[in-house]
Amino acid sequence: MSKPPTEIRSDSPSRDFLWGAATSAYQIEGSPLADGAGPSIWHRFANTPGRVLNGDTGDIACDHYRRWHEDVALMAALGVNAYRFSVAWARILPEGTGRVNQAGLDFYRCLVDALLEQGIEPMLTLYHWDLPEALDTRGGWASDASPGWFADYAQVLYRALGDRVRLWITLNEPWVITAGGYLYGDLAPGHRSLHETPIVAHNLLRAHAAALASGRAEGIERIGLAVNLEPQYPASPSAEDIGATAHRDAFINRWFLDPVFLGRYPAEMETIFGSAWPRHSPSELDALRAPPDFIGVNYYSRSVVRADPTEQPVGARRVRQDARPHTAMDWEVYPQGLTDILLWIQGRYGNPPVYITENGAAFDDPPPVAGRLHDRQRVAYLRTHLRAASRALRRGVDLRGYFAWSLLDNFEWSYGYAKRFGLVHVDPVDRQRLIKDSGRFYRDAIRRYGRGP
Ligand SMILES: OC[C@H]1NNC[C@@H](O)[C@@H]1O
Repeated sequence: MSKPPTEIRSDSPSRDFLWGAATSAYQIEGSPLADGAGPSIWHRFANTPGRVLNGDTGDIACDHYRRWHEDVALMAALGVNAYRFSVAWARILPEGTGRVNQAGLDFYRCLVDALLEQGIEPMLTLYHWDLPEALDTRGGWASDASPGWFADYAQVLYRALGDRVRLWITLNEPWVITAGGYLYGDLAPGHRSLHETPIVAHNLLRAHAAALASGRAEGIERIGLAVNLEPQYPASPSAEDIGATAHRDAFINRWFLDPVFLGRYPAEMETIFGSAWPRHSPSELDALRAPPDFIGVNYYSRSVVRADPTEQPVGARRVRQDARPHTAMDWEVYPQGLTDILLWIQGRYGNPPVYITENGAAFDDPPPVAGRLHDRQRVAYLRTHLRAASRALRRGVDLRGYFAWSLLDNFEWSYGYAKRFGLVHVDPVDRQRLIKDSGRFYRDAIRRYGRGP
């Protein structure tokens, strides 16, 4: 494999700020078992009747595994200077540990080299929800051995791609992995256990720390953690609503960031989980302190919170803001929440480097007409959220980049293909790509504000 070029295309935007698009393996690749890959928990979950809307699966998805050249060309046409993607663990280690599948490594190395050829900075997410099935049968993230499995997998990738990839992310959204997969059960592996949930969260934090240490040993310098953050606002100034808001803030926003930055869990967690909350020794808590080199912020919306004892385990619920616009996911469009959460990070964790690693919206797009797709709502969403990011930048937040979610319309987990987030439309039948108006808007924004929104 030829050494990738180091020079960056002269007309690419400033390297001071990354303008990217984001995807994940299971959501776009298809060909889940090609070239020696093993099955993941999402291959099993999506092929289990009743788990995904309309019986959709990632068996084909956007067919990116075969069309990746075309998608790199799309990124170049959009003018992005960065691309965030995830690696399917089971392509690299079909049994989750042990034997390495060289064809899997080759796929990602070719993708990375093609990105670099176009002056596009790769940002590699090691884990975006698709645990090898073989490890789930050994206990999955509930197993005490899971951090070691993850660190070994990470080391294989650090050694294979560490000379080409400069930006790494250990986990995507550990809260969603935990709550979706083990508490509410709407995501793979589909468990619903109050007792298993905090154990899984603790193992994910241990896994992040182990992968960070493994990366340091391999000389990897920029390793982040991507978290879904959702600012919480009390529905009223009552003590009940303010208390409920603090609990939901701990549950969603502080559960994972406090341990890695502060070496402790939020105090509210013991109240939320009660007897299901494990006892952690001081040394166990200190071992979680593994501050990432940057935080990846995945922002979509906020919550307005009211106390509700019937909503367990948090005792709080989101109050829909009917007077405001909502996306097709029924998430309120609230750009100020992005500014607020970025300033919150700045104040609570000492202004660490931040990338907005996901921001975008699903809308019921109109069909393409004469080669154009006028997704006006998504254009408006991007415009207002870029302005919100700019407000945070101007107040000193160390914001290093923005990645739109998502490059392509893709498999939206339990919603299947019913929810579309892409800057680029993917035809549900032949998977032809068509850049939407939002993709054109994003391209123009990059050209105009190359050094940052
Ligand atoms: O729901 C939109 C996105 N949210 N963050 C994780 C991604 O995999 C989702 O598609």
